[in-house]
Amino acid sequence: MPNTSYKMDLRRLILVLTICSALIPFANTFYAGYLVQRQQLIDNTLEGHYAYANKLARSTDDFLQSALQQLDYSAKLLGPHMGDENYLSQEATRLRLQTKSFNSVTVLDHTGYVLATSPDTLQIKGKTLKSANVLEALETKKPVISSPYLAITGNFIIFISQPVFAADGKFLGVVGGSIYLKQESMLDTLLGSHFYHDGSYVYVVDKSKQIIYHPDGKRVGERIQNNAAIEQLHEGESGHVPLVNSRGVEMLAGYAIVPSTGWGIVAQRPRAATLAPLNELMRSVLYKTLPIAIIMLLVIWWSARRIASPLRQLANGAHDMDKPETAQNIQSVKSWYFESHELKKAMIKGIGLLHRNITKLREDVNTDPLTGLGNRRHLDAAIAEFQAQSIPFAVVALDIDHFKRVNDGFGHDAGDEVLRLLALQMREVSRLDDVPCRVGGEEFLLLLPKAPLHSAAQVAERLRALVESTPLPAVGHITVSLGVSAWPDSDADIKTVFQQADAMLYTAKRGGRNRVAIYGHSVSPSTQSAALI
Ligand SMILES: Nc1nc2c(ncn2[C@@H]2O[C@H](COP(=O)(O)OP(=O)(O)OP(=O)(O)O)[C@@H](O)[C@H]2O)c(=O)[nH]1
Repeated sequence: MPNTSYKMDLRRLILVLTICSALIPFANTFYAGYLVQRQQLIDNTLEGHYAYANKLARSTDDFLQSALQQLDYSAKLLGPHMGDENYLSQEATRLRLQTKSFNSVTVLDHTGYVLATSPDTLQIKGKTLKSANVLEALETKKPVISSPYLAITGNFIIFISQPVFAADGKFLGVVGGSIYLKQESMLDTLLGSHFYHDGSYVYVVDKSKQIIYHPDGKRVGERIQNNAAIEQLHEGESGHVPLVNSRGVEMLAGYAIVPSTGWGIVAQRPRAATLAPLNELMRSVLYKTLPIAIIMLLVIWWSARRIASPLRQLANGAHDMDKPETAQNIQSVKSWYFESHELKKAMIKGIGLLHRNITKLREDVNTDPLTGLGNRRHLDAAIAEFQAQSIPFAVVALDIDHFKRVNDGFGHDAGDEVLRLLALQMREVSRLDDVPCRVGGEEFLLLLPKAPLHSAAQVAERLRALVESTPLPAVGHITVSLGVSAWPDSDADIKTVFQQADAMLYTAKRGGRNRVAIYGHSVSPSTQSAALI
């Protein structure tokens, strides 16, 4: 099992890296593209609306100049006929219908008395007009374009007038055309025809910030406050600005001044309407690029997994280095690129070394270093295994006779050599399954699995005879005494069986040494063990 103390394993790391490497750049590019395009769209709209407001300001100015010229032409015609009511009425009608610049035309004498109107329905003929704007025209005796005002007719109007003079230069009155601000007028033709259906519109304010034209007729006459574009117009500036209008709607506005009147023309469009196509475009880009992004994501994820796969398998192997099957598992890892191949090679080498060391350590722990036979730990393990598997076994306990003399007479090293040779002889007489052990200084035990007592006695005798008959270099002949018992033949208790073997060894020693004593058989001190079997 992988180590769970780490918060992130390779799979999660791959997932996170895949998302980071594929999605973040994609999202970043997408978002950056969106921002750039949005800014571009806003800038273009502002510029466009500014240019548009400018154009309309010029057109409006042209219209007003042309209206003044039309009135001037009429004024010149009217001069000699101011007393001819019929003529005045016909000229007023001609002016209104032919030019289509005005909603109504009025001819006044020098006191403001209405001499003629067109249309006749105005019903102000014969009345004297006293509004400030009319008085201004009469007093200045000059061409006038009035501020918007509520006329006697009940209409909210702009009055454009020219003075009428007699041939001798005497001021006779004025001829004026009215533009009705709350009804369809020339301004609609001029400004309203450019009304966009995408939310763009144009409105016009006079110098006092009062609306004189608006596509929503109800707003004409309203005074505008807290509007960045209007404030700038009031300062005499033209330009463009993003603003929030009086209804709380974000707008992109361009504005320009009509030079002859100081009116301000504002062309604007809701910011949301401007950006709507971009949002739609980005959505469409997203839908179109998303499949490729997903494919990219999967390819990166798949590649990352392929790259990580050998590493993950090697990491799992590293975790179970001590298990015997690990070497084979690591061998089967498909290390398809250089680094993983090198890692795999190093791990296989390391595991080989580790297993050899472990085996060596296990052997060392269970082996007597002098003779290479099993030690007491090895003996205990073998007994436990026999007992667990209910394998009967015989015990041969043996001890070199008068070994002290060997040591004393030939030195300790010679004694060691005797011990090593005896170990070899023990191996010689035993089978592969037998367990020869050195359990003390010169005390040895030989376990014979599945061997009945009499077979063990034969092996013991063979060993005794082999030792006795084999002269050792420098030392000469030595002999051994042996005691034999068997489990569970001799006793059901294993500990007792070993004590019996020891007791038999003691009996053999007491009986004169160089003999085998078998548990349950009497031995005479003078009799050779061979005779006992
Ligand atoms: N060279 C050597 N001698 C050892 C080793 N372990 C024990 N001995 C010696 O073995 C001898 C055992 O002597 P004793 O127990 O008196 O018995 P013995 O001389 O063999 O006489 P019996 O057993 O009565 O026949 C001692 O001299 C120990 O020093 C060892 O590892 N190497």
